[in-house]
Amino acid sequence: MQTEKEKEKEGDAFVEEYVALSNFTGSSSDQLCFSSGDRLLVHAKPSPEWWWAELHGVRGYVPASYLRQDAAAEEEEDEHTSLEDQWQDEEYFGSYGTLRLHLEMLADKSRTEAYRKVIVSNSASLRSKVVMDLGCGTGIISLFCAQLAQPSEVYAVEASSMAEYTRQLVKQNGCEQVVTVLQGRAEEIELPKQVDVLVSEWMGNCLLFEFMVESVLLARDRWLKEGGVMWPSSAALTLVPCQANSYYAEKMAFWEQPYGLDFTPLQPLAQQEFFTKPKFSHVIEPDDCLTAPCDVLCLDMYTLQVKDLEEIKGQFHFCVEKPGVFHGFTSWFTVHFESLETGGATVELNTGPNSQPTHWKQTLFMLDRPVSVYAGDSISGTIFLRRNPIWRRHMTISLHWSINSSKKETDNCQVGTKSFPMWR
Ligand SMILES: N=C(N)NC/C=C/[C@H]1O[C@@H](n2cnc3c(N)ncnc32)[C@H](O)[C@@H]1O
Repeated sequence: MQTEKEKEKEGDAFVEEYVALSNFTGSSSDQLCFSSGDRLLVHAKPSPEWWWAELHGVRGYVPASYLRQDAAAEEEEDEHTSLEDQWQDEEYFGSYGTLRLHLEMLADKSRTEAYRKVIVSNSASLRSKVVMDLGCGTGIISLFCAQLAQPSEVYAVEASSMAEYTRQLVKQNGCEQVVTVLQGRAEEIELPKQVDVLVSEWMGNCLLFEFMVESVLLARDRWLKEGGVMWPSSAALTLVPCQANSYYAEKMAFWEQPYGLDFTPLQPLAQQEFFTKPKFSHVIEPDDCLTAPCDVLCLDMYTLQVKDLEEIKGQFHFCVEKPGVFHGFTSWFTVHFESLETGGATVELNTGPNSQPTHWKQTLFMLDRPVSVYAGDSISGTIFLRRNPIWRRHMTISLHWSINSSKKETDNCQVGTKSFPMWR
């Protein structure tokens, strides 16, 4: 019977010990399940995301983002990666202390007008209500509330140093009787009272990036009255298989014959450099859509729990309507604001290609190899959004798909899978 050491020496030139940072339940038989704290032997790293590892003599694939180097490195890391760092709050709130991002959000008419429309269409019901504006930034939503309706109080909560300027803007616009600016993290500040309405503009790339939504859920559980209203009330992530001819030409086809020379040996590099992470701020033309889009995730802001954010799964089934090249998937999101009056009109903010453009635009996930598809083909599969167990504002989006050809004679069913870090 070989000892572990002999097996290691004989079987593997390469074995590294890692510690699991959180639980993982595999979604296929070749994946290894493990619990936080388990010590795994990593035998190979076939890809940046999935490693070949062993636990209690059983081997399988494990997600690399769930593992931390062995004890020594772990100790060294723990000194530096406190929970605080894992939220990267210094960098995050630092970036919101400057005007760049606030200007981008305020200049986004579609986004900002949607929030104004919510306040205007609920102005009567907002009378004498108590409102919390979570992550108010320059306070635009709070100023809309004070200017376009008559709430009794608005608590404008802002963690970055922008808060001191927000106070000046509230005063400058004569709203200091109604709007109180509180500087601090929503999870930590104390409000004088519970609120009737919790409004926030928290949506990031692919809806969840930045995971500011966690702060909104914690504030909901702590400050929203029974029967209070969440704005947005619900959120949906939409996906569509698409062509991306110009992006593909620009980043991949380019190497075929630049200046008459053959640069194709650089194409694997190009794939690694340009197609490994999602492309944000992508503008998809309606014609690029190969099928009708499909909502793959629907979040109810009243029932969503923080623990649900660790891994969210969605299914999709697309019917190809016209022949084309399947370069990848494009995603966007839509949020809804229910009316304060029962039966009142819901307001929608849609960041998709058939709506007014927003600063989010859309997000493109490029496949490693484009596939020709034909009318009648179907593309079905699963999307996973897995939160990064270490970097808490980041996630990995994994797509698993199969293409079923409509042509009877070729029963070829092409399957594919790819994971995209956003961004760690
Ligand atoms: N990504 C989109 N759409 N919006 C980002 C909007 C972020 C704004 O909300 C603030 N913020 C984010 N999280 C918190 C929190 N937990 N407590 C207080 N303020 C917070 C940031 O400093 C920005 O000013």
